[in-house]
Amino acid sequence: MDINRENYELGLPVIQKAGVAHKIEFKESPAMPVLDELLQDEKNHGSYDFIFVDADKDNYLNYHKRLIELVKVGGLIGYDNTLWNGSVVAPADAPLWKYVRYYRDFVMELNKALAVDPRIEIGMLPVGDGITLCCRLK
Ligand SMILES: C[S@@+](CC[C@H](N)C(=O)[O-])C[C@H]1O[C@@H](n2cnc3c(N)ncnc32)[C@H](O)[C@@H]1O
Repeated sequence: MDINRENYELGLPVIQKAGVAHKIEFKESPAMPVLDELLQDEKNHGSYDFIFVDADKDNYLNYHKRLIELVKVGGLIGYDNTLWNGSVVAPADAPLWKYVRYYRDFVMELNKALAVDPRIEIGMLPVGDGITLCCRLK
């Protein structure tokens, strides 16, 4: 799901070449209403093996509240950009691009919430901009 088709259409030729286009149901929409709709159907609960989030950082915690219900026990949720340009460990007064500074607090809040969430075990991959993998325990 994405609010615009641009990235999906960029990847589509590769998806088609790999012969897996039939496995993809793209939804052009803000993520939140789609997640809420999925949650309304009990059969979607605990049904996803892997969920990857790379979208609006100020909503990651809102997504987490919903995704934890949708991923299966033993399944994974991946959150991208959890190092957020390294800003999560930068001093409070470090010079940062405006958008990095704006989202930093949201990413730090997410990181803290994931670290103490008893429903998941987490691992941080320090590749790219940081990916936190959360394995649902219960
Ligand atoms: C950094 S891009 C990543 C795209 C894709 N994961 C990729 O690697 O090609 C972030 C994406 O989040 C999408 N996005 C931003 N806010 C969103 C929202 N509220 N709901 C769904 N998608 C959103 C943007 O349109 C953009 O395509």
